[in-house]
Amino acid sequence: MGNLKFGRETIRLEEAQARVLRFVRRMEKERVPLTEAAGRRLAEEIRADHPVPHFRRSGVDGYALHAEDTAGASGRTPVRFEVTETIPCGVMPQHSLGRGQAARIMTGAVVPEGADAVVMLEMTDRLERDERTEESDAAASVGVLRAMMPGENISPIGQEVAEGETLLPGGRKIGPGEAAILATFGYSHVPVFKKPKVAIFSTGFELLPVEASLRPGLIRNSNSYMLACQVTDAGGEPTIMPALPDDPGKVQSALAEALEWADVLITTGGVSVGDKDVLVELFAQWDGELHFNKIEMRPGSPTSFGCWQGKPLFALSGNPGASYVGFELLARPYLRAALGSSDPLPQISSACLDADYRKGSAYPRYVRGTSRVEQGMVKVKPAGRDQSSIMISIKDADCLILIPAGGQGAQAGALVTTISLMEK
Ligand SMILES: Nc1nc2c(c(=O)[nH]1)N[C@H]1C(S)=C(S)[C@@H](COP(=O)(O)OP(=O)(O)OC[C@H]3O[C@@H](n4cnc5c(N)ncnc54)[C@H](O)[C@@H]3O)O[C@H]1N2
Ligand code: MOO
Repeated sequence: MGNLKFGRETIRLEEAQARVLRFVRRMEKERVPLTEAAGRRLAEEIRADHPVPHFRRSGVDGYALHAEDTAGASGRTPVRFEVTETIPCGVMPQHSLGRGQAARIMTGAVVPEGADAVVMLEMTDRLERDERTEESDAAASVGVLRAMMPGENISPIGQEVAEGETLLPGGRKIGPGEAAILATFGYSHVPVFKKPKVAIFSTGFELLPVEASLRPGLIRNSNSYMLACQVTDAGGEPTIMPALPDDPGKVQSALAEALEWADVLITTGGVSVGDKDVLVELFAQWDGELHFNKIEMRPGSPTSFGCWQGKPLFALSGNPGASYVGFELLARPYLRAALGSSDPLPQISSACLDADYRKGSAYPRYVRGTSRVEQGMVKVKPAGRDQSSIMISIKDADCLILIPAGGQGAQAGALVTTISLMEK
């Protein structure tokens, strides 16, 4: 890979993403209680082993009856039915209906044999009469005030889901709709991919622990906490590791130790051309494979990626903006793919740029953006100051705005490509 510090091979972001995805190791499966499955990704396809509903289900509170028997019914000429029974939810009907008979039925209850429609309570004279007890209903009659069509207010077997249908693909993230499906089909425990364990290392003599008081020239380590949030959001299990020392030998042994339990290593800082850029020094002496160390992008051009003992190492830039963007564009797709996603790259769309972006660049820029919808059009503008070293605007970003390479930047009103930062 040539001189590791200078003269690096610069590749396009798309090529870098393709190289990362080539080395994805799919996580193993585990079963977790459904109550703990939110946000996890399914390790198996889910198929319907029964239809939904699995019985003919009433859609309203009313009377089940034979539609043909209601011919000519109206407010002025009600048709009277003998009431056979009351069918609550969860209870099988006792009788099948004969002609001229109706059964009082609740929403969600089993429609009895012989019935092919349910008339709403409001379309009967039942409401107009004195309240009766359920027991007396059995001996009662009801007047129907409207003619019914066969099938009205009945959900047939399999209306919602046919038996054998594929409901959810493997890799699908479990949200409320997926949890409802899993519960419907009896998954008290759900097959999911194990969370990738991600060890997060910072580098740099200037870094203080969060709890330390500020001292001249020193700053608190914010990248590790930012990245831990990103890892959690992407479905991983982050561990913030002690800061790496300046000595490449010690860095190598700290990372090697983490490889024993971690699935993914992430470091921040130390990838540029400074005298103390320890990751660069590590790459010169380790027995892993470096797959790239320079990308045509800003921020994060020195972002590096390699594999060591088959496990990935993302060496992100130390600048907070570069670290954030590097994770989103490279490490998050890796984690998604390891968790079974068939579509791990971020979602691309387009929007109207709402403010001039006057800074040209030799490389495409991925600018932290804030979007809003105005008169049906998505508009985006930079979330704030956008230098790589700026941390404060990361909180306002909901997308990255792609400003193509060139001397001009982009003008307000231009159609720009945006990259979603939402976990899908
Ligand atoms: N002569 C050159 N200098 C630089 C170049 C270059 O090409 N030639 N590239 C610049 C670019 S672009 C970037 S990005 C940075 C990348 O530097 P490193 O990845 O080696 O990161 P550091 O030098 O260690 O730190 C950069 C910056 O970020 C702060 N930092 C680091 N870690 C943390 C952390 N955990 N939490 C908060 N802030 C952190 C650090 O204090 C520095 O200010 O290099 C440019 N220079
Ligand atoms: O490429 Mo540096 O990462 O601009 O910020």
